[in-house]
Amino acid sequence: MWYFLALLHLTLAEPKGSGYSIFLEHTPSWDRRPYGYGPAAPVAFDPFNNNNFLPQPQPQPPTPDPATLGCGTPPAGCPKSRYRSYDGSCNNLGNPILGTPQTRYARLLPANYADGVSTPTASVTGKPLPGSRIVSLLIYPDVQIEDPKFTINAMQYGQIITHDMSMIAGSTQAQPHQTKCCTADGQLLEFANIPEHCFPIVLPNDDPAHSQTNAKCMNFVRTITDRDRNCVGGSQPAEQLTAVNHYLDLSIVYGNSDQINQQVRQFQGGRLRVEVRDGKEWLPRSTNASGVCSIQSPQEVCYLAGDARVNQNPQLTILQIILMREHNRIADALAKLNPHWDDETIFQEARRIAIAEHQFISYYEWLPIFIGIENSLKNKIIYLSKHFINDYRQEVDPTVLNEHATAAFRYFHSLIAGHLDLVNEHRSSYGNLRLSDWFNRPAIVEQGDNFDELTRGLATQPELASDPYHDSEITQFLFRDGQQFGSDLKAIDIQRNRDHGLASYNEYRGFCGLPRAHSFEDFLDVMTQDNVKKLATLYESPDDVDLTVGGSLEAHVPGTLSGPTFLCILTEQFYRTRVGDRFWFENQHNGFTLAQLNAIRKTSISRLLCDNGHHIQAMQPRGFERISHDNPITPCENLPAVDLTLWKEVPFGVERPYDFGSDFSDEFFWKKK
Ligand code: HEM
Repeated sequence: MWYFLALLHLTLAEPKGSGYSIFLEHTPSWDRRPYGYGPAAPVAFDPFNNNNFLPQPQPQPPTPDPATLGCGTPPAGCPKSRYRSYDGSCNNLGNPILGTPQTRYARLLPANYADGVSTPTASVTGKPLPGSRIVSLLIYPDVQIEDPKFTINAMQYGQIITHDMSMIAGSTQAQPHQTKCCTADGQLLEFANIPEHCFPIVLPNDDPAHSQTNAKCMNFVRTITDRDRNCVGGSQPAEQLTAVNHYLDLSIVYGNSDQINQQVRQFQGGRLRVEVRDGKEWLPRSTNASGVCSIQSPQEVCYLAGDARVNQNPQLTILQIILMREHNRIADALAKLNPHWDDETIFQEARRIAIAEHQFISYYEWLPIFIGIENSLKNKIIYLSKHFINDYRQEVDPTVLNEHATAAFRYFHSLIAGHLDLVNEHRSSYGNLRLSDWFNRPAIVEQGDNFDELTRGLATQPELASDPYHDSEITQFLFRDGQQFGSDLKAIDIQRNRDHGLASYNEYRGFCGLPRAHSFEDFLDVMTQDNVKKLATLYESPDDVDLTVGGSLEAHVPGTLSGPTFLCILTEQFYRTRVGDRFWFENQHNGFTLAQLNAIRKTSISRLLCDNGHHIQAMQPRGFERISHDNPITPCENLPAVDLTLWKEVPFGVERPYDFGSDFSDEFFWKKK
């Protein structure tokens, strides 16, 4: 608890002066191959060769070792199945617990805790780092610069990808935390009364928002680690746990466990559960509405989905509903095509198609915008191919990187727009919703024609540019729940970076191929003079700069939305997420025929919105991009669609897309004795 004591006494380290003058033009040597999985790639194997799969290494029953496995629960056995488990277990047959909920994040560089074990990072001088809120106020002001090319749909799908892959353990990331680290009127608690895991954000006296209410303290609760769960002991540095499975598998729709899956399923016709109101299908209601939503009356709707964060903001809820409806749309079509299929078969086949569509949209439509087409191709994250791509490698660890989830991917919080446009079919906007009025209040999406209008808004309204500027809806009013002010997402991101003890920005520069800085001036190779000046004012040493802060100030690598250091981390993550997934949709052994796979490759975010809105008539072909003469509004029926008739089961001997031989058998890859 030393860090809290220190906080009480000297949290807001005084900004110090700086002196530098040169801006160096330098092209960083960022474009190294991904790290951390053996010999440097490009790998010497042919992803189009199906023999990559065979023979499969003989899986052995795992020998659970808490010290290396983290805290998840190893499965009792791995049944031979062509379908994924909900919790991600048995995806990796060499280590079946890999990628399951309640396991650790991975790390590219060792942790940098102040005490070497678990206390939040401090300055190399031993003093506290500058207060997170002070850094947020100075570096991330609200300057509204719209992205010239991309829509808030791109931002919003990014949050879908995030929620699919990770969630820090011990928090819902939506509702205010149950643990209170401040008094009700925003003051710091007496040391003796501070609950365990508290690491409150101390507010400066001249805080432009919170000084108005005399608040001095913002709630912040530390992430649960393997040490908290007693999975490790001694002086092993703490590693944070994630509450969801690590794979990109639509667990936000289907749940991360058998138990949640049962709650979201209809168990009829292969469908997910819905509630019908006004002739439309909505997600089912949560049975704990007052616990998970900020509802103002017991009648106000609050949804249940595979992910606990479903109600967090209206546009996120819209995409969750769209994805649920897409599953049901596919299930209905499969049921019609194959009337002899039972509920389970329809459900799992529809799920497999929906996941494939999601992986395709994420990797082939979304990722090239964020990490660049060339970069994605060069690093074998996407392929220009009409074939199967058999690049699964059991030795690649799909675990989500702490650096990715806690710093690099959060950079895109800067894209969030504080007001959501309501857009009609002619693409004129006649109003908008203020984000902070609707955090955790999803009922707004059912009002009037809001569902379609918000959906069109997703694909029409520009996102904010990826830059250091952040909308005050998330830096002054986050989760304000009817109060005058709320929390600050950027201050939280910085505090979380320290809570997780991430190594410094300078360390990752070295790791990712930029020269290590010896002075603040050395950051000028990728930052503006103004930003370097701010850093030098805030931090004692260039070795103190938090990864989440330094990375967010870098000039972008051309063709991408991030600077070189974050790009290196994001590239590494998305390589692992793909190549470490045995059920990746392009793998031949995933069970699609080539015709089916190429049908999946016709899907698009725009078609998804068209097919699952209420009366949406038209969308531009590239729905993450703004409407333009090059990307014109097009009738929905003219947008390519997945031909589901290819899933009609045909008699053996003609073509054999389905071989249920092992699916429902008692065969196991291995089973606990
Ligand atoms: C309106 C939109 C969004 C809101 C309100 C929001 C809010 C939040 C909040 C409250 C957290 C938890 C912070 C903490 O306690 O540490 C979080 C975490 C995170 N956010 Fe966002 N976010 C939004 C959009 C996005 C987008 C667009 C991305 C990326 C493309 C993103 C990436 C992340 C990541 C990677 C995490 C950490 C996930 C983990 O727990 O492992 N978020 N966000």
